[in-house]
Amino acid sequence: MLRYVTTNEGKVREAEAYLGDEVAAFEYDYTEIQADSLEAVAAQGAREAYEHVDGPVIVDDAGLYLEGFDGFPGPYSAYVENTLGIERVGRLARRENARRAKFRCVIAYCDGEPFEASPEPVDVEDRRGRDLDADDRATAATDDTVVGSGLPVKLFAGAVPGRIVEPRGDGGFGYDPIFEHDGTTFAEMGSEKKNAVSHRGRALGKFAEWFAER
Ligand SMILES: O=P(O)(O)OP(=O)(O)OP(=O)(O)OC[C@H]1O[C@@H](n2cnc3c(O)ncnc32)[C@H](O)[C@@H]1O
Repeated sequence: MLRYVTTNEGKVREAEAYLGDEVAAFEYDYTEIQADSLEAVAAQGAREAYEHVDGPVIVDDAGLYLEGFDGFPGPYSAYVENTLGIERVGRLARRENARRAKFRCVIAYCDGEPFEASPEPVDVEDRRGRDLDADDRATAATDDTVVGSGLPVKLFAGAVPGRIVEPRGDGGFGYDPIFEHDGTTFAEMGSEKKNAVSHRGRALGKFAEWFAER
């Protein structure tokens, strides 16, 4: 049985659409290392979760990247949500006219086994998302195996562009009320609509396709 390891119920609600009968949500608070990339955090989390669960796992690390703030808060999004709060982040971005943003999500899969060798080593550093236009390229480069230190991990990334607005909507979770995509905030969409365009939906879609073909 594959386990989707998270403490975040909002993520589980969204992921359910992609997780068939072979996947179950599993609540475990793996250590989030301090790193400048979601890839590094997710890979390390997947290794630890795999050891804890003693079976195949995926973990999901996500963050909000403000283009005008050089990708802040990025991998530190949870810390910033818990300290500043999303309303102040939103006010700061609007006041500084730094509204362009994106969400990124990295899914890391680990089952303790090696994968087919990757054609090129993956650089897991410096994915702060400064250049939204380069995002597809960065995402393509991310969809790979990180061997790094420890157990091999397979990564799947997704990103979605948007802009920061005054909070609207009461669905979703986290930064959703201040993140607008195509005129609608993520908190104004149901899970289904959000999944169709979101960072998590894209990453999980890629994972599900790969997993089904294994
Ligand atoms: O690590 P787990 O246990 O999965 O749960 P978490 O809530 O700590 O998850 P992350 O580290 O991935 O989340 C980083 C921050 O980004 C926020 N976040 C993640 N995905 C989001 C989404 O789809 N919409 C809005 N905010 C999101 C979330 O609320 C956190 O403040």
